[in-house]
Amino acid sequence: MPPTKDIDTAALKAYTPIVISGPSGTGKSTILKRLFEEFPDKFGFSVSHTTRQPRTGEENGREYHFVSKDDFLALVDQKGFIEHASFSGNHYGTSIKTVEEIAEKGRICILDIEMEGVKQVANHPNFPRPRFLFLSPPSMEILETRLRSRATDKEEAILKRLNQAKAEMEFAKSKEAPHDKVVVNDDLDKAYKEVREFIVGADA
Ligand SMILES: Nc1ncnc2c1ncn2[C@@H]1O[C@H](COP(=O)(O)OP(=O)(O)OP(=O)(O)O)[C@@H](O)[C@H]1O
Repeated sequence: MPPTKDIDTAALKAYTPIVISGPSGTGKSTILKRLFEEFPDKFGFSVSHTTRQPRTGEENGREYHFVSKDDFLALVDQKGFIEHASFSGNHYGTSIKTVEEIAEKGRICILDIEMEGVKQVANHPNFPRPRFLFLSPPSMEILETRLRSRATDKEEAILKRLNQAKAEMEFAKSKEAPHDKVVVNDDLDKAYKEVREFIVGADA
């Protein structure tokens, strides 16, 4: 097995990555879109690796790095991922190289990942600790309303997301949670202001 290259800790400490998590439908994409529009040169969004097939309109390197199962597993062996998991028969992961390259360009890498990935990043043996932000819905009822009004999912998928949301919320309240900041997305402008302040500071 080829040796894993040293992690560029200097760049990652100068441009500390931000891990944003929270139940599906909480508003992560909405808030990040606004942040990237306000600061077009400051951030890089971490593009994950996946073994799933590209969907129509998806481009390799933009939505995902599309790789074969063998290549994915080889990268796992080389300890090339900060976090990885399987969902419905496909592998997904964030490679160390992807995150490093963003920091080396002088940008703050934003990782939008789910609970199991957050745990892996927080417990990674040699990856420098990122900053962790949890975006919470005001309540489970409001989350359900948002998921339904987004109208992108079928009933079964909505119920699955709500179940997963419960687990995410319980984890966020537990002692094990690594979050440095919890923002409740009740009023979008208020939540954006808090997220912005956590990420770029009050003076930006
Ligand atoms: N503060 C808010 N008040 C009302 N609606 C909101 C608020 N924030 C986001 N929404 C709406 O909630 C829905 C879900 O938001 P979004 O798609 O950004 O969630 P997400 O956390 O990125 O979900 P996923 O993880 O599934 O991508 C969207 O329709 C969005 O417009």
